[in-house]
Amino acid sequence: MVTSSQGPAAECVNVPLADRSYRIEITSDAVGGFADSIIASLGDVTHVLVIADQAVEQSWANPLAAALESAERGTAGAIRVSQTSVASGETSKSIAEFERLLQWVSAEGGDRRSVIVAVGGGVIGDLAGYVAASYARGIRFVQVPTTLLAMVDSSVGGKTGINLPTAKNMVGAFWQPSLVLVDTSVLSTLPDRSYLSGLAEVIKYGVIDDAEFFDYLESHASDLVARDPKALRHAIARSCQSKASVVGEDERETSGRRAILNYGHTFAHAIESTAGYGTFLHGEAVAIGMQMAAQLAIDLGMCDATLLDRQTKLIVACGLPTTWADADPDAMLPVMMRDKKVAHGKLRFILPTRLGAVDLLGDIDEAAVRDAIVKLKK
Ligand SMILES: NC(=O)c1ccc[n+]([C@@H]2O[C@H](COP(=O)([O-])OP(=O)(O)OC[C@H]3O[C@@H](n4cnc5c(N)ncnc54)[C@H](O)[C@@H]3O)[C@@H](O)[C@H]2O)c1
Ligand SMILES: O=C(O)C(=O)C[C@@H](O)[C@H](O)[C@H](O)COP(=O)(O)O
Ligand SMILES: [Zn+2]
Repeated sequence: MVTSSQGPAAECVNVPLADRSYRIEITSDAVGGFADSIIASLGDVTHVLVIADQAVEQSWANPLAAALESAERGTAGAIRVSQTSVASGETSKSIAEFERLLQWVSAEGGDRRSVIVAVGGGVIGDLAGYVAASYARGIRFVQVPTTLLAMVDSSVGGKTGINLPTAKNMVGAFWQPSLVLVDTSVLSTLPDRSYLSGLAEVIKYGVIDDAEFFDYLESHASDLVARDPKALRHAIARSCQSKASVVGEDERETSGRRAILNYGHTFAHAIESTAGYGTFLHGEAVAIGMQMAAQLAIDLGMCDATLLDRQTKLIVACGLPTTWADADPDAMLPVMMRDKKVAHGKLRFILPTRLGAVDLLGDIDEAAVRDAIVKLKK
């Protein structure tokens, strides 16, 4: 069961995974206090390895590293802090960068008690998380998400990994963080395009799981675009609750329940890969991918056209793309065949039946998939 609580300092969402359960702490002015949260949760820590996106190194990673280094812990002693930065952007989710980081952890004397702290967006969380999953067969890590997308999605749930040139997230591991520390004030430095991209995954939760939340998003889209703190905290907490609940039911996507989080992603990953990593931000590709998936659902008679209409209006209101003029089914389909949901050589899709509910569908006619792509090629 997902529990949520609100204290003076932080709203907490629990990710319920038996002995791998952890807390998501959501605050608005606590980066300075993150060192205390890390020490309180991982009391025996003596060595922290901070892996930061270069764009947030000075603003957010350095102060956190300094606070950890200077923490007064009495007999527990000082914490040794190692720190490195990673070039911004999707192309850093590569085998080369993964290897560099492993060598760096080793050179810094990392051992099984060392803790990796990932400071950045989804790229850093996925990459650093996979380093944590792999080094010494797995060491602890903490997620400090600095993009909206990472706060509502990628920092939670333990999917870590890197890309192959032809397939997104094709190499990786399920490895849960020990703690997720969200401070919405770090979004003050996030450029608009990256910020809006995170709203795509927020909309996703409304479509797949929470029709009431979808209604809320429709009536608060302009507040969210304007980064209104109240709307933002609500959207982050609600998204984290949805994700925590789904992950708690199906941690490793074995029962099919977790696959709902992949709504729009079979198309989105093919868009990202065929356009060239970094051309579209992940959330932008997800926005277009959700449009293609909703179109496919309508064409298959699974849902009403009003769903696509409402989804389109909300995506537009959030400043995100709904179509892709260069969409090419001939290029996208071979990439889609490498989607991790493919079973026995057949594509499977998460398709909406109504707002707030989706089904996992296999054995879909390829012509219908091509049609849906072409209909969104505008
Ligand atoms: N593991 C999961 O469950 C999961 C879920 C969703 C997405 N993802 C992955 O997440 C990645 C996308 O994450 P993203 O959208 O956070 O992109 P990102 O990590 O590339 O960050 C977007 C941009 O914002 C910059 N940035 C980050 N924080 C900043 C800040 N506070 N101030 C200024 N600049 C900042 C980065 O340098 C980058 O240029 C994709 O690789 C996607 O596949 C993973
Ligand atoms: O957490 C999940 O499960 C998701 O599917 C969340 C997605 O938003 C995310 O983009 C994820 O990385 C996609 O995973 P993949 O298994 O399709 O590579
Ligand atoms: Zn995603």
